[in-house]
Amino acid sequence: MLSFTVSAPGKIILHGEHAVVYGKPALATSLNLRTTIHLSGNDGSIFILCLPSIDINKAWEVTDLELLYSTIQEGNGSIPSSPDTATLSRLRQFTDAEDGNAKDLAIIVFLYLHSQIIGSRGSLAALRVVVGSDLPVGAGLGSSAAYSVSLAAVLLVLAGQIRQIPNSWTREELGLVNSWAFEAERIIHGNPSGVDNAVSTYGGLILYRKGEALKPARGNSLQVVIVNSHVPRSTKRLVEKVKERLDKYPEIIRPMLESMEALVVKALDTMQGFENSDANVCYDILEELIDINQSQLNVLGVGHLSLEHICLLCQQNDFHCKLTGAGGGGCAFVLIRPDASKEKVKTLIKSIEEAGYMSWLTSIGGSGVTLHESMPLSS
Ligand SMILES: Nc1ncnc2c1ncn2[C@@H]1O[C@H](COP(=O)(O)OP(=O)(O)O)[C@@H](O)[C@H]1O
Ligand SMILES: C[C@@](O)(CCOP(=O)(O)O)CC(=O)O
Ligand SMILES: [Mg+2]
Repeated sequence: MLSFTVSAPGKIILHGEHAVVYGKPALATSLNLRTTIHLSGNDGSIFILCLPSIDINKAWEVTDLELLYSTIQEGNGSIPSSPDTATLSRLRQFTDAEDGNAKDLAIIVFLYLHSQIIGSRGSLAALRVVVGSDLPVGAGLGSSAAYSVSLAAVLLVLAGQIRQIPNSWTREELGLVNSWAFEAERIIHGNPSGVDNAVSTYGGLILYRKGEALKPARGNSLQVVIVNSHVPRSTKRLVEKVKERLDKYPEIIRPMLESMEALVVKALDTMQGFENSDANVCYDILEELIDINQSQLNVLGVGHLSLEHICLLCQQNDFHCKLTGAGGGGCAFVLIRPDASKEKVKTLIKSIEEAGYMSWLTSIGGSGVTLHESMPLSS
């Protein structure tokens, strides 16, 4: 039996959230905030799952899991698949999951990936799985994707589907992690675009469009302040809300999605044009695009008063800000121009924090899913 630690990053979507669900491109980047999963063998017959970020600790008899898995669809670790309805309802029943409780979905995701990747027939090893995270949960920074990606990776290593050599995963191995993570995101989000799990798997700045090969994007490394409104929300619910608005007013909302696509193209163009253009002009454009995108997202119905308040505080301090992720609360980011004085940034952060929000200054980018160590365990 071995012990593994895997981590995967959260993300911010610079532009294109929600529209990406409808086949439009999104520009997204990894963050230096990560979710880390440590998996090790456990003495005896108890299987332990610790999820401290959501206050959940579970201990199951291994034989109970074996019995459960014998009654659900059979898995194949090398072929990612979605749960059938009977499997989902069996897992819900086993975990006593309440309808609509997002936290319970983390346990269902764990059981689903474990049963499918490790195998749903035969005897199981007792394990201890501990999940730590720097990311706020349910706040738009892709905590669900970082959880799904690191979980898929740790289980695929255990199953021998991907190698346990740090920094060595091939594109193919990462592809398998990404595909399983997408299945997990489906359970949590309902109808994910796949952008969050892709950024968390591959890291860096990417241009993502559903169904197309991933395009790593070249761009100036930007500095941002992330602001957490602390207003809880669920991505699943907000994605459903946009769908409802699109179905109700297709002639109004469809052109908005087209306009959001054009904005992503312009933002990428601007970020890639820094070398040959006046940086001030580029930053002016990026700031305007942030303002426009924020208004577009309000039209989709995913704004929130707290987010408007944060944008206003930024405007009063001569900065530009938009929500990131699903919206409805959660986080926003503020673009920090390189010529902004430390004093000016300090004043901004002070006014945000005095208003009761949390903020942190960070540069974007950073590595995707990573295997940290693998050491033999005494059995
Ligand atoms: N560290 C974690 N441990 C366990 N579950 C997690 C963790 N991070 C995220 N999740 C799962 O993801 C859900 C939040 O996902 P979502 O609404 O998409 O918000 P986010 O914007 O943070 O991805 C949680 O309710 C939980 O089910
Ligand atoms: C709103 C959306 O574009 C991003 C959601 O991100 P998050 O779960 O709020 O971090 C949905 C998606 O792309 O699947
Ligand atoms: Mg999510």
